[in-house]
Amino acid sequence: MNVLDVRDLSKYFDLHHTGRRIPAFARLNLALQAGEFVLISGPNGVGKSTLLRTLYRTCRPTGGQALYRSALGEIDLAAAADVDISLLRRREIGMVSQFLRPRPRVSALDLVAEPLLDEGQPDAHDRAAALLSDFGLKPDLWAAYPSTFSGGEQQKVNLARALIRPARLLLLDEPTASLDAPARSALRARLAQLKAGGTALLGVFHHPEDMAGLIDRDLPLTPPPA
Ligand SMILES: Nc1ncnc2c1ncn2[C@@H]1O[C@H](COP(=O)(O)OP(=O)(O)OP(=O)(O)O)[C@@H](O)[C@H]1O
Repeated sequence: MNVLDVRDLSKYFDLHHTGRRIPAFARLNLALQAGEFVLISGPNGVGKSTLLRTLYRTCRPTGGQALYRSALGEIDLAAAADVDISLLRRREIGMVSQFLRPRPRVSALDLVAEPLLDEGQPDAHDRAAALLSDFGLKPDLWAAYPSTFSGGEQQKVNLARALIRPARLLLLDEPTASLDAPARSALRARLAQLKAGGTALLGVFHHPEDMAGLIDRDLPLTPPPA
């Protein structure tokens, strides 16, 4: 059964100050099954990030449907109420971007453990420590505040936080940017584990060869008509 059925999904940005319409993608179709890993590819500016943001609903689509089969039933991500989207983000749909949003006076370990603490899981900190160790963040930094970390260190915290809980649908926007080789292979191992557990994955990768053997299909985007 498909986790996601995208039908004729389009996104145009209306620039009100110039009266221009910028196309991101148009009439896109995609079916994604549980445990499937689809790579979104294409040149710069073709709408890859916008597609992920539209599915995560940081962006509203201009038209079409994105039918997501949640544990609670089918919901159109293109039209769902914000409150339902928030619930899905907490429980089922994950998004990994290139940037961490550090919070003042929250340590790296607490930031990573938080999604499990919210669920009342008693081993949250142990699991957070294990994941930070897998991604190669030095233990000296676990109690420190990530706002002072390097780009690669912040990204390790970002990945650990986003991947600590299994999602049914995981959206990945260039998650390997700024990661060293050991962290890239730790990411690959974690994604393999999630895929084997049935997570559907859709992502954009700077170096898709890092994910060789895991990616099932390629979805090449082409520029839509202006
Ligand atoms: N908030 C916005 N307002 C107006 N135009 C936008 C906005 N966000 C993206 N765009 C435009 O939409 C198009 C697609 O952008 P997007 O970032 O999705 O491309 P991409 O394929 O991810 O590019 P890259 O490979 O460079 O990361 C671009 O022409 C971009 O300028």
